[in-house]
Amino acid sequence: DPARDAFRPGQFPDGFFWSTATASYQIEGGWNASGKGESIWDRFSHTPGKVQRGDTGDVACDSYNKYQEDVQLMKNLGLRFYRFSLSWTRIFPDGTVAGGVNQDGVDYYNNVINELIANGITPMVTLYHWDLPQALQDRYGGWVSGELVQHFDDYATFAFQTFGDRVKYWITFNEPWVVCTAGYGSGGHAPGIQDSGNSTYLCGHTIIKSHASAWHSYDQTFRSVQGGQVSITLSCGWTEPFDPDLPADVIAADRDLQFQMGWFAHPIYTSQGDYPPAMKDIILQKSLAQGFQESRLPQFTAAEIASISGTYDFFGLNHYSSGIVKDKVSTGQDPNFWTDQDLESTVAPEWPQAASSWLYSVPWGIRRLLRYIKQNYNDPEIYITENGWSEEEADPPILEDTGRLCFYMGYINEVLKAIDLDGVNVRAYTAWSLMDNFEWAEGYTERFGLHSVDFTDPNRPRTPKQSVSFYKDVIANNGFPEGADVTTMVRNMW
Ligand SMILES: O=S(=O)(O)CCCN1CCN(CCO[C@@H]2O[C@H](CO)[C@@H](O)[C@H](O)[C@H]2O)CC1
Repeated sequence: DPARDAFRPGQFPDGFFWSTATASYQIEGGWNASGKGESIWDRFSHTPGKVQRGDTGDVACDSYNKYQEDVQLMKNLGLRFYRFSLSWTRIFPDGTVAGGVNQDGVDYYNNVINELIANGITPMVTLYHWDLPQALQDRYGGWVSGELVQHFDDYATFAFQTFGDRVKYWITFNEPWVVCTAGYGSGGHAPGIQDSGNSTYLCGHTIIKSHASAWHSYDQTFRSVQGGQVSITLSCGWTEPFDPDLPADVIAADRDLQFQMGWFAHPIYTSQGDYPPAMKDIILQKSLAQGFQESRLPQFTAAEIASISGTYDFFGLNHYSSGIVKDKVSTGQDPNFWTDQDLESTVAPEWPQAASSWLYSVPWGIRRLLRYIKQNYNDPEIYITENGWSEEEADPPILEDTGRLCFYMGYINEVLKAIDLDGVNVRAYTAWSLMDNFEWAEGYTERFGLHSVDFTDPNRPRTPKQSVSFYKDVIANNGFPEGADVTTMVRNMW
């Protein structure tokens, strides 16, 4: 639909936040520096065969030592907002308050926050971006245990207390979907548990309760004094039905969104609360058919449902790609998160694919997803907390990253349409990522950065790619004003 995809000149609302994002394990290094405890990603990346080429985050971008340089990169971009995460074990080495706090870790994050603020950049802090203390995995089995709720709340409360005078935007968890399905399902992410369909759901159950507990702690103890906001960041790809005239496919497409996003959004962002009905129904049906006495999806009590509903101040969204879904009944006898969904996913042949196998450029998907969130989750303020593109590692590195430039041009323009044409309340856009970093099980073989990082050089030099000047223009113009040369650029490219 050419009209749908047409480039639309225009500016974003005043005060719109332009941002970039990173995460502790992916950029910091200093994996065992000055008292930091071991995380499950330290353990996982040190385990042979888990990460491509045996890459680790031991040094990564060395932001533990080079955070001032990072801030200068943001300043050169004209950024006023930056999202990063705290390493739980750099603050509490064994994950518990009783185990003692590591003052060096507290000092490091105070330095980062102060450096940002001194340069006019507002920090957004993620408490959990996948690097669980290994001690909590060893002692309790990690997120499958409800014991972690209190430990997470203690950690969050300490962070609010220590940094909350300067940090006003908090994310409790980054992408619980990935934590549960990859960490405790496929085993493709730390801690590498392969128990799809059981531990996957137990993990989500604990994370939702932990999020709510931390939100209530902030709401009761800190909000009146600090005046900040606390929420969660959910990942979701947009989904189209394979045959839009086939009800079963249309229902399957929504079921896909429930298993991706509704799993966490329905309990937190709807007044009804609890897991989405479509998820509860099908997992119960599958569980009984497999001989279980009850559903493999844990149940919240009525009190928990009420306590979890409404635990948000905004909607944090990570969006990258889209998919096409067909209804497909699975009769698998083994508990499995994927066969629980009775669907199969595919993509359109014309969609450009990034270096990351799961990532395709489908700009109009973000507009439809934003509209869906507005309609289904109480029209929240939406902070896009990640959106980005990857190219493969190369020698010499790819600096003319036209793929990224096209991706950002298309997606940012669709966000503008969602705001201007669909009335979606989007407050921020965040490019993932400020610089190339440790891309989890793919190590450094996939590059998401606006800046290239040379991981063979001990100084980890950062070099701007072509898309830096593009993103800098978008920020300076607060969008795409009519006649800006970026419009010409796009017309030529598109
Ligand atoms: O097949 S397994 O189950 O064994 C592992 C599947 C893992 N994928 C990894 C990429 N992730 C995209 C969102 O991941 C996000 O986007 C960025 C780019 O990936 C990451 O760098 C960020 O840290 C993360 O927030 C979706 C899940």
